[in-house]
Amino acid sequence: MTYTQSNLPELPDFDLSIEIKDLTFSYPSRNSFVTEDPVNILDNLSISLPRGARCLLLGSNGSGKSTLLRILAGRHLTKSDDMVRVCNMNAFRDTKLNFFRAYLDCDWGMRTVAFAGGGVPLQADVPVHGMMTKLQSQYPERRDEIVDMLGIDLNWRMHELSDGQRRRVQLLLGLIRPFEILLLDEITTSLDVCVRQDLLRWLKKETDDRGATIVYATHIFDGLDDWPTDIMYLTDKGTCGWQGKLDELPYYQQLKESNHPAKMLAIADFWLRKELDERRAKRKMERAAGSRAFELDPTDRQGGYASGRNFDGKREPKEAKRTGRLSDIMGNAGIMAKNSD
Ligand SMILES: Nc1ncnc2c1ncn2[C@@H]1O[C@H](COP(=O)(O)OP(=O)(O)OP(=O)(O)O)[C@@H](O)[C@H]1O
Repeated sequence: MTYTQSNLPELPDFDLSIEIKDLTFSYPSRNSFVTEDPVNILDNLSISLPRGARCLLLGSNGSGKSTLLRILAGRHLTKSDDMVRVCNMNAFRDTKLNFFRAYLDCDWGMRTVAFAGGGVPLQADVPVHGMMTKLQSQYPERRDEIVDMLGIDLNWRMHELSDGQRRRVQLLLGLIRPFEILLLDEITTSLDVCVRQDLLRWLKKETDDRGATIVYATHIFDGLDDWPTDIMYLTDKGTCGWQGKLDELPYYQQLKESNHPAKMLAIADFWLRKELDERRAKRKMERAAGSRAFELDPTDRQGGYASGRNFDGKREPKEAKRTGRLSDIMGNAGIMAKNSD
């Protein structure tokens, strides 16, 4: 069946735009081969977000924000089915959700090109008005509104654009269809200040006027103090550090009372610095306890300078196991095989 604007699939009733129950997620490639135990990126995560919320997703590098957004966008299958629901539909299996869900990340228009590398911008000589033409013709007024808001020239040709202009085109194409839920993964990085502010204002209007829901993962908090209604904080262990209405966060109230000039930055700094200090203290303790990972000794050929020439072979096989980098392990592969249990 071909869907047009007038016969879009029906949206089920829902109060919660996002509902996640006890979600634990790990990447298959991070399991058994590289490490013995699966590395859980998200750990027992339960969160919910009401319809019409503007939610900032905070967390340190590698805490799993993009992973969570990709799961919500239906890009990753989770082990236990139906624990991730978006607009009361299964985030992975319900394909009609794609008519109501928009997901924008920094990978758009990037390709891996042999001999050139990954993340190479698409170099097609195509004008903006010639891209996704059906969608553009379905929502002409909305298209013109976004073109105006983002300062786009429809005659721009993709192979001639700067990073910021390319990002604007991505936003145009991603926002044309009126969404119920919008998932943004750090997409404002290359936008100039005016365009970024206009975009944030326009997104606020989308939630206020149409009741759409937005989740926005970012590390840039300029101009965001009065933007979110909700906050979601992912810890570096993949658990939920805090989630709820921004007004219910006691630290936010304190900052508001003291008229702090950068409240969101202060909140993020408070949470993430605590994690950073804990990680540093843990590393220090490990070093003090003499963890082998920090003290490879090149003289006994454990450091990978030669393939085990001074290896006496008398030590216990367990001791013979390498703890260094992959190159250390590979360099001594023969000796290891001989002495392995
Ligand atoms: N395709 C993948 N395969 C294996 N591991 C992955 C994959 N993608 C991400 N990871 C790992 O998952 C963890 C979380 O990554 P993710 O990109 O979700 O973090 P993030 O919070 O978005 O980080 P950042 O703030 O740096 O963008 C990281 O340790 C990363 O190495």
